Amino acid sequence: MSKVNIPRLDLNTYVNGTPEQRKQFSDDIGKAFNETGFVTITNHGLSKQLIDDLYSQVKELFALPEEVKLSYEKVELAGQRGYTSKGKETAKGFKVPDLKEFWQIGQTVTDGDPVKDEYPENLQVTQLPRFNPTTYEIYKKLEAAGSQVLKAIAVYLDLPEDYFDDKIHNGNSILRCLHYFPIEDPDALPPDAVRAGAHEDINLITLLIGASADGLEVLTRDGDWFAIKAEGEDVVVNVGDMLQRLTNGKLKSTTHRVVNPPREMMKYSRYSVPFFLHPRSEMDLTSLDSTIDAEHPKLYSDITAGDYLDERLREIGLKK
Ligand SMILES: O=C(O)CCC(=O)C(=O)O
Ligand SMILES: [Fe+2]
Repeated sequence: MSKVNIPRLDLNTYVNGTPEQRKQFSDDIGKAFNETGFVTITNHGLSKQLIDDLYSQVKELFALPEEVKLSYEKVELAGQRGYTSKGKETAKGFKVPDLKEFWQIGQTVTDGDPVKDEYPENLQVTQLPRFNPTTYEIYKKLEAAGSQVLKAIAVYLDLPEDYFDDKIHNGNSILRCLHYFPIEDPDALPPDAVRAGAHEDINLITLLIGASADGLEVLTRDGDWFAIKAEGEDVVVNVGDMLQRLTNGKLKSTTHRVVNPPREMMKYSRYSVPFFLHPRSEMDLTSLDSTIDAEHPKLYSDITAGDYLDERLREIGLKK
């Protein structure tokens, strides 16, 4: 098995640490993002109670009758808010859709920022009065943790620590509640149907709350699949394509997937909740000059975050 560097880092050593501890955190996360593109973090500000409440709400949501869930699926929202039913999202380059259904929650703008007009309203789950307040709290806490991670990354890149702050303020981030549904008859599945086909995330960074079951794997540089195990309440953080573009490939948006469990486990659900941290749509993703030189020629065309997101949503079948 190839060696992969997925360190477990304590976010509090960055947020409240000594200058040496903060430097160490920046170095560690930068190095891991440069190699494997994944870390796990502790002390991220989400309590076990809040995470338990989240999962109980998410389970209740997907247990609602099919017709109730479908009433929250709005084609014009391209899956960006509310419900996306089974068979809708297909990983780029795959023919068979992923074995999942999901619910997405977007930004809530409360400070009069005109960017509010760019974002569709979140849908309220009227059947579950705790769903919206709980997921809102999770959204805000993951956004805050993500902004600290990006400060540490800015330092690693020799940028001002607050480089990302205005770019992610009221950003177009998405909290995705995922249900990999039970499969009663695995024989009836198309041979290449998987829970989540190999893909890279679109956004700057992703923060994933420990899933209810195994299955997440990353593709190592040697071409092997390596299982990611998050302990307890650990949050998995990985680089997305936007941060990879900005850094001309210095930080790696690593391919990952969610594999099907062994046959006898196919009848059980798996739940997970990734937070895709996006900037505002006007952010310029042009690679930083400091990341381009004779040894590292420019890899990507210049594009804004908004145009890039649009392009990617079309590729995965969510936007027509
Ligand atoms: O369910 C997981 O563990 C990962 C999901 C994922 O990679 C995604 O939705 O982009
Ligand atoms: Fe992903």
